[in-house]
Amino acid sequence: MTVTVEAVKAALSRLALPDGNDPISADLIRALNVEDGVVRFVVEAPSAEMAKVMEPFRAAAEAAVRAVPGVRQVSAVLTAHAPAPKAPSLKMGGHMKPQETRMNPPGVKSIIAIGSGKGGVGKSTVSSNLAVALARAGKRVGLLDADIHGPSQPRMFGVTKRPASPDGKTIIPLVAHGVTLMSIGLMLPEDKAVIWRGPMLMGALQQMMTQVQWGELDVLLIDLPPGTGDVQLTLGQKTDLTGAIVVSTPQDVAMIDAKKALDAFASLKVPVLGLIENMSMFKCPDCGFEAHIFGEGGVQAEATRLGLPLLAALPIDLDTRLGGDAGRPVALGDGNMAKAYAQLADRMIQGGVV
Ligand SMILES: Nc1ncnc2c1ncn2[C@@H]1O[C@H](COP(=O)(O)OP(=O)(O)OP(=O)(O)O)[C@@H](O)[C@H]1O
Repeated sequence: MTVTVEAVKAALSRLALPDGNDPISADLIRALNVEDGVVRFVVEAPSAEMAKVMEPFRAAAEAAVRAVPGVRQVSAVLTAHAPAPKAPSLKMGGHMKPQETRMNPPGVKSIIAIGSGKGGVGKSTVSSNLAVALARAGKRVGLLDADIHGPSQPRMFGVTKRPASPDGKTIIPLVAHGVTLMSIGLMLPEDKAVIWRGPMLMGALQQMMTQVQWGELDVLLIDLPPGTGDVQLTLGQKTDLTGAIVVSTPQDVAMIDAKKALDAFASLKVPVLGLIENMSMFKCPDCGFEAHIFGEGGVQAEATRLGLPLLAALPIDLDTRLGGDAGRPVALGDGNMAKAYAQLADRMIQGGVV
């Protein structure tokens, strides 16, 4: 039985809040997502104080949705309608300022967005390593971690310092491994889940693009959140993107989502520069046997179908994972993966996009 958003909303609207209202009309339910019987949503408490006493309500909401026929799994997260998190005397988030709706950072020659349909396919890993490889090739590289809900670049670059803001307006980015780096994750405690509403998120993105002192850059890479949400839409509409790269694993489910990301870029008229297949296979370090753990050929087939280049096929590699966790991207070294990323960087430079 197919579960619909309406059925879930109807179940939630039968719950009563202490003031007699129901959570749907009181607008407490956010980010409601229903997919194959799996329901996820956020209960947004009006204040941090209220959030402390709303756990029983969250549990009741979860139970009510679990009782909807066809629901297999429910996950409800309780969050407070947080005030805009404070950067060093800077107010992050907030609505976009209409007078400044273009978001092109001055002094940046090329802006390339790196997206994926599905989470966890290695988009951030590819972005960090490509940034390092381009920097090693002599390019002036910036990397913006726009994955506001799951920023990982600070960890991948081993930076924990907060960016300074001497005048409370501009933000001085950090530099790590030759890359100028900015992430919303650098402005917030690492363990803080950021659940922002669309307009606040867009305000933060605008600040990241226009208030960060990126300086003169040959290329700014943007590590997008997975999927096709507000960030992609805003960047596609308000930034002159040179192009986008889509990362996918060969797995069918990843490729199905990657196609959606490709469609979204097409409808935003953002040129797709190519696809990158990550975790394409695993080569046994002892016997050399190649196992296609996530399947084979799917990304290449899609690239061919769309007439796009497959820019790289990167294997599952232990050093890649260890380097990411240790804050030293594998592209800094001189092993096979560093060579693969150097080739990718070179291909982009030869192609004239950087
Ligand atoms: N080629 C690879 N070989 C081994 N491990 C990898 C590889 N690529 C990525 N990983 C590991 O997979 C995990 C997920 O990667 P990553 O965070 O880059 O994915 P993502 O698509 O950016 O995810 P998110 O949706 O959270 O943004 C990380 O632990 C990373 O180190």
